[in-house]
Amino acid sequence: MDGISFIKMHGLGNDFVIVDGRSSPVEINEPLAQAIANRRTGVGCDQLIVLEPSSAADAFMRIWNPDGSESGACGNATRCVGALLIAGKRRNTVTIETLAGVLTASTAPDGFITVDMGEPSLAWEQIPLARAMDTLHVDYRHSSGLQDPVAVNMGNPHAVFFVPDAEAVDVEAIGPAIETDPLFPERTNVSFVSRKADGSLRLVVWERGAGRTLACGTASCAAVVAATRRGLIDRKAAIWMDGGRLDLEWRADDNHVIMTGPIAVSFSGVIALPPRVEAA
Ligand SMILES: N[C@H](CCC[C@H](N)C(=O)O)C(=O)O
Repeated sequence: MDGISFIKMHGLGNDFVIVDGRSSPVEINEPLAQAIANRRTGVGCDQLIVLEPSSAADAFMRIWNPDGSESGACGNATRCVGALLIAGKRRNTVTIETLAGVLTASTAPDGFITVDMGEPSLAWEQIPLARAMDTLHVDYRHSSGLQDPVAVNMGNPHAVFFVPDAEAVDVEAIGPAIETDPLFPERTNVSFVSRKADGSLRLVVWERGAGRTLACGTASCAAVVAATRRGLIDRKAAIWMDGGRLDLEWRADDNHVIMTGPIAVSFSGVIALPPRVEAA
């Protein structure tokens, strides 16, 4: 039986099927990505991650959403892949190339992994938005009354709404309309953020091409950038999501966003491929 070997990992419940195609290429297309990510008939995951050879880093990481679309960035998966490469290369720091550039992952205390997610992109055409506007106050209002998000690109587009209580937002009802609004030509990930009494941030996320997830690394990066730009925090914050906490810093000296948090291995296996049926 032909099959594709994989390892299942997650970062705070944001889960991934990871396939290592560095030594022998693994051909993935949109329908196969959808099939693998399907939680009823496939292995099930928030993103399918395929490692490929890279001339610029220890590996190239290709990111597929369950709807078959590709993403330029995936923070929690970058931590998981970083842990795999660190173990495999017996180094404390590794590099991972993505569509959005080369990222660095390194070991942190308590078995956590730190990823340098690079610089945010803040200009309207970098998000991208459909027309010129100030990304600190995006000209958008949902029928629910939610409005005035901050737009940030971390290798993928994010719309960050600041609300009184992130846990009170009906994410499933509101997320899809914002994700697919024509203002976002490449669609967008959607975050709802509120400040907690201790100064940390509570984040609930509706992911582009994936829906509500337990955690989202790039959304956490976008939240710390957006909250700093709005004067709500001063570049550093703990971000609490449904699946747990990430520690974020938008460094002033080099403008890079640094994310630290846990990773976990769930299981490994083989994805069976349908038998080749030759037409009679
Ligand atoms: N879960 C990922 C984000 C996936 C982003 C993807 N939904 C898209 O941009 O299309 C993370 O930890 O950053």
